[in-house]
Amino acid sequence: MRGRKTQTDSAALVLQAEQPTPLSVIPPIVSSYNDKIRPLLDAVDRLRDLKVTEEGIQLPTIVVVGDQSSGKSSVLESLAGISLPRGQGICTRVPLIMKLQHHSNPEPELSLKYGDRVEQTDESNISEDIVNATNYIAGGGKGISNTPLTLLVKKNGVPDLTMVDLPGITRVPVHGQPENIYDQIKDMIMEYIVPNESIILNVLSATVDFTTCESIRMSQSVDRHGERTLAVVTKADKAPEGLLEKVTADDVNIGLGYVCVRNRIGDETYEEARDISDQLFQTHPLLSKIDKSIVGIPVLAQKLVQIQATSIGRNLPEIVKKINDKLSSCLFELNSMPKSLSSVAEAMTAFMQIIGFCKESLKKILVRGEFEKYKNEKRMHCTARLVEMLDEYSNELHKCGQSELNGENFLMEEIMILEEAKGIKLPNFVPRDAFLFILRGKVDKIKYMPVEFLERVWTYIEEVVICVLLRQSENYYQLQMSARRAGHNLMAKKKERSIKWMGEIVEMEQLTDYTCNPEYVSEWNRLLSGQEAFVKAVLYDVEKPSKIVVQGMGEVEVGHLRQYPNVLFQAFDLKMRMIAYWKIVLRRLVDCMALHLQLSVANLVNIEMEEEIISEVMGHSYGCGSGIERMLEECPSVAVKRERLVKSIKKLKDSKDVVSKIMDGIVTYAD
Ligand SMILES: Nc1nc2c(ncn2[C@@H]2O[C@H](COP(=O)(O)OP(=O)(O)OP(=O)(O)O)[C@@H](O)[C@H]2O)c(=O)[nH]1
Repeated sequence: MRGRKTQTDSAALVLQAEQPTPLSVIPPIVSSYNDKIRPLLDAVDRLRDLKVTEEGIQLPTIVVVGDQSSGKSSVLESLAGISLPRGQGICTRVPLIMKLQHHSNPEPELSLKYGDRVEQTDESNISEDIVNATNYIAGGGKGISNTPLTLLVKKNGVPDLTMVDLPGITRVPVHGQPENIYDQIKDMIMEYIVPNESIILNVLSATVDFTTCESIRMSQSVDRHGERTLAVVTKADKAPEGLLEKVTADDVNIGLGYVCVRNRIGDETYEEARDISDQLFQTHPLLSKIDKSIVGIPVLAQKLVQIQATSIGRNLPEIVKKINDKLSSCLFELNSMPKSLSSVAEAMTAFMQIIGFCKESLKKILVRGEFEKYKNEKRMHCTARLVEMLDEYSNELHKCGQSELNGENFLMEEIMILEEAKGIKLPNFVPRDAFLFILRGKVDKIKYMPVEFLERVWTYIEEVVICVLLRQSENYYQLQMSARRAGHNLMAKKKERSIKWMGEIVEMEQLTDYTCNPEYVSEWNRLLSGQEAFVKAVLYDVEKPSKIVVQGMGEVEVGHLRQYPNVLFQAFDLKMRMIAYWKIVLRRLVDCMALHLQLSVANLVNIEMEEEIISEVMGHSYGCGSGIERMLEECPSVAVKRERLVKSIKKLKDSKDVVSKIMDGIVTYAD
C-alpha cells in the first residue's frame, strides 16, 4: 500500500444538473435529476448482481477500455475520489465493476464483493484490498481472470455511476504472463463491448497517436461510427502539443465526443490534483485553448451520468420485455420436461405406461401399417418396407439360375445325369433320383438367399424396434439402457430362430419333391407338348438347325444335342418337370417366408418384447436396487437441464420483480 495523504470528501466529485458545473461551485449532489436516475441505476445494478446477463439479457454498462497504462484506473479513481492500484505494469487483471453511489452521510462506505465474499474496507486500505482480492481471483502472478470483482463506493458527492474497468490491452507478454495474454484480454474486452447496450469509455493517452491504439481498433470493430463510444484523453499535461488538433480532427470516429483530463499523479491529494488540473486547462498556452466543455473530470463525470441515464432509459423497456419473454420460455421448457419420479410406485406406473406405448406404437407400424406418428420418416413405414424387401427377395430368387435355362448347354445337365443313372430297366421312365439330384443342386445354389434375407429383415426390424423403445423411454435413461439391451437380445434370438427355421425349410426342399398344387402337372403338360417337335427338329431335320425355338424358353442352341439321341426324350421331359416344379419351390420359399415374418413380428410385438423388457428391468439387480428403482435416477443431462432451468427461472423472477418495481416508478415520475 502506497503512502497517501488523507482524502477529503470535498475532493470527491459533485454532480448536479445537465450543464457542466464550474469546479469552483460545488452544490449538493442531491438534485432532482439524480433522484430520478438513481433508482434506475440501482435496478440495473441489482440485475447485474442477479447475473441476468447469464440469461443472455444484456445491461446498459459503461465499459472502460484502454491500452495498458493508458490511465484507466487513474480516471476511475479521479471519478470516485479513492485510490486504486496504479502503475506502469498490468494492474487491472480482473473485470472491476465499480459502483459509485452518492450518499448523504459524510462517512464513506467501501466494500468489495467477489464470489460469495463481501469485505468492508476503507479509503486507506482499498488499493491494497483490491490487489489482494485480484490475487485471490486471478492468482498471485500476472495472469488475468474473467471473474469480476465488485467495488461499491458510497460516498458523499460521487456521481451515481456504474462502470466496468477491464485489463489494459498489451501486445507483448511481460515476464510471468501467459503467451496468449493478448488474446485472453481481447476476448474479455470483446465480451463486454460487443453488446449494443454497452457504452465504451475508451481511455487514450495524449502521448500516443490515437490511430495506433489497440483499444480504438477494438471499439471500432464493434461500433464502427463510434455511436456508443466516448473518449477520455489522459496525460494531457504530458503531451499538450497538438492535443486540441487531435480531438478536433477526430480521426478515429468518436461519436460521443472527447474529454481531456489530467489525473492525479503520485501522492497528490485529490484537492491538489483538481487544482493543478484546473490551473492547467485555464492557463497552459495550448491546453487553455481547448473548449471548457470537454476538459476535466467533473465534465467527464457529468457526461457519463447523462449517457448512462439515456442508455438505461432507452434500453429498459427492451430489458423488461426480454426478461418476460425469457421467463415464459424457461417456464414452458420446464413444464415440457418429464415429471421427475419420486417413488417406486411412480416409477412402476411410468414404466408400465412406456411399455404400453411401445407395444401400441410397434403394433401400429409393424403390423397394422399405421404411421401417422412417423409421417416424414419413411424408414418407419414398416409394412410397406417389409413388402418391398420381400419383393426384392422373390426377384433375386427368380433371377438366380435363369440364364442357365437357355444357354449353350441346354439340356446338358439332364443328359449327363441320365447317362450316369442308366440301368437295366425300361427306358421310358424318368428316374426320380436324377430329378432329386438336379433339385438338390438347384436348392444348394439359392439356399444362401433366404438366410441373407432374414439377416436383412431382422436388422431392419431391430432398428425400428430400438428406435421406438428409445424414443418412448427417452426421459428415463436407465430404462432406455435396459430397453436397448432387451431389444438387442430379443432381436438376436428372433434372428437365430428364423434362420434355424429357414434351414429346415431348405432341407425339406432338398430332401423330397412334392406338391399338391395342380399347377405343377398342368404346367408340365404345357411344356411337354413341344417335346416331339423338339426331338424331331434336333434329330431328324435334314437342315440340322443350330437353334430351335422352345415354347416358354425362346431360342436355344441344339447342335450339341445330336450326340445324345437316346436320352434326348427323357432329358427334355426331366427339364420340363424341373421347370414346372421349381416354380412351385420358389413360390413356397417366398410364401413361407412372408407368413413366417408375419407370425414372428406379431409374436414380437404382442408378447415377446414386453416380456423381454420386463425381465431385463425387473429380473436384474444392479447393486443399488432393481431396474425400477434405478428409474428414479434422472439422466444426468436431464437433471442438469432441470436444475439450470429452475435456477434461471428464480433469477428471472427476481429480475422481473426488480424491473416491475422500477417500471411502476417510471410511471409515477411521468405522472
Ligand atoms: N502525468 C500523468 N500521468 C498519468 C495520468 N493518468 C495516469 N497517469 C500515470 O500513468 C500510469 C498508468 O496509469 P494507470 O491508471 O495505472 O493506467 P491503467 O490503464 O489503469 O493501467 P493498467 O490497468 O495496468 O493497464 C500511472 O503511473 C499513472 O500515475 C495523467 O493524466 N498525467
